[in-house]
Amino acid sequence: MGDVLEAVGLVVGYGGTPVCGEVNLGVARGEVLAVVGFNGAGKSTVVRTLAGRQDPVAGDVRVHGLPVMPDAVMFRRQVATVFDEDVFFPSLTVREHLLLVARGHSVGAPEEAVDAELDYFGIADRAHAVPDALSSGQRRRLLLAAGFIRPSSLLFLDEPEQRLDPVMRDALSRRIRERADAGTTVVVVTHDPRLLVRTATSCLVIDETVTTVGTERGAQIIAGA
Ligand SMILES: Nc1ncnc2c1ncn2[C@@H]1O[C@H](COP(=O)(O)OP(=O)(O)OP(=O)(O)O)[C@@H](O)[C@H]1O
Repeated sequence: MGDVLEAVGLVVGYGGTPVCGEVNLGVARGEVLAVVGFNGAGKSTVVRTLAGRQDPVAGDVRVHGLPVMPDAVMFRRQVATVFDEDVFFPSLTVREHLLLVARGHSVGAPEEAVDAELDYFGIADRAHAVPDALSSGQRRRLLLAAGFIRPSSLLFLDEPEQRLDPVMRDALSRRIRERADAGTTVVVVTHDPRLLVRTATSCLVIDETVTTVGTERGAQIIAGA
């Protein structure tokens, strides 16, 4: 069976100017690829391009063997993203947001799925609050819950540990592993060595030359070693 996500000769950047070296990768079903590098190295640009949020400068990205088609129903059903963006409906509560995502993605027993997700991300006591009334960490938990409540075969997470306390980071690591063990392919940008070691199966280092390393080495790179 082919890779879920493939990039060949991929160059990413802005205005035709690359931000990092050429990316070549293949990520199979159930693998977790961590993406690491220093601030400004190009990690977010790489994952945004892999997820079809921006066009490549050059090269090719394939998801399930097909070109990236971000507007296509099939692509949106398969590919979930949790990026660094607070996108909410200001008048919908936490619970209503999650119900909307669950129903939009035809999740069976959506009410129960929402209850489980609220519990998992520790926001059950804020279920009836609107986004404006949440703390920044709670807003982050809501975005993550929305990313995890829906099915996906490919999940992109950009620094999901941001604004989370250590207990929640550990819960998130377990959640990522659970999804991967169930067959979802995960690409996770992270600055957290613990999250990387607990979740990843391999690691992409973004720099002038992009390399693939093992997870222990990836954690050392994050730690500056
Ligand atoms: N919209 C944009 N237009 C032009 N340049 C951009 C844009 N967004 C990011 N950049 C630049 O592209 C480079 C890579 O940015 P990117 O956000 O991908 O880095 P990163 O590795 O994710 O960084 P961090 O660890 O700080 O999140 C940086 O030099 C950044 O200033």
